[in-house]
Amino acid sequence: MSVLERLQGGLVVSCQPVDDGPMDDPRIVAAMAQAAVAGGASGLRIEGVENLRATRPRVDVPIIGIVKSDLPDSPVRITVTMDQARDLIAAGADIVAYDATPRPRTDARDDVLAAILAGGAVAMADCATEADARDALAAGARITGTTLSGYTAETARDDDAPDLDLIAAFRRLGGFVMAEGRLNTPAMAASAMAAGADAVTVGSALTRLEVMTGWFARAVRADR
Ligand SMILES: CC(=O)N[C@H](C=O)[C@@H](O)[C@H](O)[C@H](O)COP(=O)(O)O
Repeated sequence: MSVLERLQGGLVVSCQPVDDGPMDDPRIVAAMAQAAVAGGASGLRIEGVENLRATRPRVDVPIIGIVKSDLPDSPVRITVTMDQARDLIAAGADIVAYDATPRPRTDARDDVLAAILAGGAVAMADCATEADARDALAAGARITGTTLSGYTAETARDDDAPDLDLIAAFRRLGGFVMAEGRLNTPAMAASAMAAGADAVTVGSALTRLEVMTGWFARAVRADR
């Protein structure tokens, strides 16, 4: 079965602990990944080459690899260089996700995509808009993700609702549609599938303990 067939209709768990928090350790990321697979995850999204190296030998499911950078003059963070893409593939990523918005960064967006394809991995375009997805599919990406909707100047929003309309728009474009971003409950994940997603990625609600705890702590305090 191909990587996309293995992800079709399934859940991808993004194992990204809070940066520099107590869970931010490759052994813990690998353990989270194993636990996610034990719970039924069809795939994983892993940030960072060290985390990927720790996780890859422990699981058999497809892994989407990313590297997040903090560039001095750009808000673009997700797999911004060709070298990062090559390192992720060398560490065992089946799929590499990259920032597919047109925002300026060090290496050109399509050069990063070309490095992913040259390395034999599937390219996942982390998009903010329908135009991003259309460009990415034309350039050779096979997965379009709604990952960056709500996180660019053009798409910034006040609420924390998922972008179901963008999922539906991606469905109409074709390609493999990954719903990702603020899908914080099982009901929302199901809504994403109903809107046309091929698979759903969930991160914060499953693997950022500080974030989840904050939701509950605020709810409890608000009730008093
Ligand atoms: C915008 C951005 O940088 N998104 C990142 C991409 O890898 C992660 O911080 C998210 O956790 C991931 O997309 C999953 O989304 P959510 O945590 O909402 O389930």
